[in-house]
Amino acid sequence: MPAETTARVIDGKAFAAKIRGRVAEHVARLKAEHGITPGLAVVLVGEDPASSVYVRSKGKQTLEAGMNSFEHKLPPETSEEELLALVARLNADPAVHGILVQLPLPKHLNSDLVINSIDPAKDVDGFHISNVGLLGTGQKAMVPCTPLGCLLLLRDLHGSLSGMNAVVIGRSNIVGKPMAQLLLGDSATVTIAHSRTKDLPEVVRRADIVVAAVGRPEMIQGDWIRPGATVIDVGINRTAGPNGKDVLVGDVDYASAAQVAGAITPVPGGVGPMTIACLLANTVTACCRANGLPEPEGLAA
Ligand SMILES: NC(=O)C1=CN([C@@H]2O[C@H](COP(=O)(O)OP(=O)(O)OC[C@H]3O[C@@H](n4cnc5c(N)ncnc54)[C@H](OP(=O)(O)O)[C@@H]3O)[C@@H](O)[C@H]2O)C=CC1
Ligand SMILES: Nc1nc(=O)c2c([nH]1)NC[C@@H]1CN(c3ccc(C(=O)N[C@@H](CCC(=O)O)C(=O)O)cc3)C=[N+]21
Ligand SMILES: [Mg+2]
Repeated sequence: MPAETTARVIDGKAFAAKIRGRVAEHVARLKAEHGITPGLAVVLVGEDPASSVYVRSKGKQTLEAGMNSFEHKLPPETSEEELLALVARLNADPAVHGILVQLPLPKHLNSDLVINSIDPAKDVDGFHISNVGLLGTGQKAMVPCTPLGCLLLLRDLHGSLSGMNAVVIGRSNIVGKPMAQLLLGDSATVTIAHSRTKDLPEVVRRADIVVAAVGRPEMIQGDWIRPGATVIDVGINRTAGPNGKDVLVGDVDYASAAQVAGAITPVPGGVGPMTIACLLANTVTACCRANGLPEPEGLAA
């Protein structure tokens, strides 16, 4: 039986829908006043079924926001040369304001090389070394969508994060490290934990804010959580459910954590939808910057 929930459940799905609504309004204005339609190109190499699901859902939500969606599905044996040539074409295409190359790429492709070949101004994932450097030095950057989504949820809940103790579990380039930078930018006191961290439960117990991005199903336990803390669960883990069907679970043991936390994001319906909403927001932001027009407010770091 599920335990009684005492934490406030953070509705990422509803918040993401609100952001997409604001994105759609901004897009409508760009079209009406300037004749510009923001465009997002998504590149998928190979046939990973989970990636295909995300790419489909990104395309659908891009169109629903009134933007153009360009999907490029390449076979798994695509060469680096071919992929770099496609990115170069998208860089040069004035109808494309945002470019996302779905990760992970097949092993024979160097993802650093490919990501760094994207025009930083069109790098809506914020993974280009130039955007990483801009974020790290507090300059205007394209900010990675998942950490940006987490930050917007935290700001909505807490207003100011100043002086709060934040523990980020995970140090990947796509989630953990940029998340830590954003929290630091909002004046939280930030700890980054990883697989070599000693006594992780004790480190997590100090946190007013826990961001879990480990990729290990239900690893973070309720008795690691400081009573009243805010728990942001980035994890998306597909595990076999009781009837053979896949179920999604996060990196946090939701049942136990929800009894202790003050607020917690569910999986699904938490961070995931925010990621896509921020991708759309970043695309509009990139389009506005490219055309010297005012950006949507409150949707960037
Ligand atoms: N909701 C969304 O939109 C998104 C969700 N995700 C999900 O978020 C999760 C993390 O993704 P990502 O950052 O790409 O994953 P990575 O595998 O790239 O990074 C995982 C991090 O967790 C750390 N880690 C692994 N095991 C432990 C452990 N036992 N104790 C402490 N730390 C540990 C690793 O440490 P070390 O560096 O020492 O190896 C590493 O830094 C995944 O579940 C992924 O599916 C990812 C992107 C978007
Ligand atoms: N270049 C690149 N950029 C990414 O942003 C990127 C990527 N590669 N590779 C894969 C990860 C993963 N990711 C997710 C996006 C949306 C949901 C999402 O919408 N999740 C729904 C559920 C979806 C489902 O049911 O499968 C939810 O949590 O409610 C999840 C995960 C983006 N990623
Ligand atoms: Mg358990």
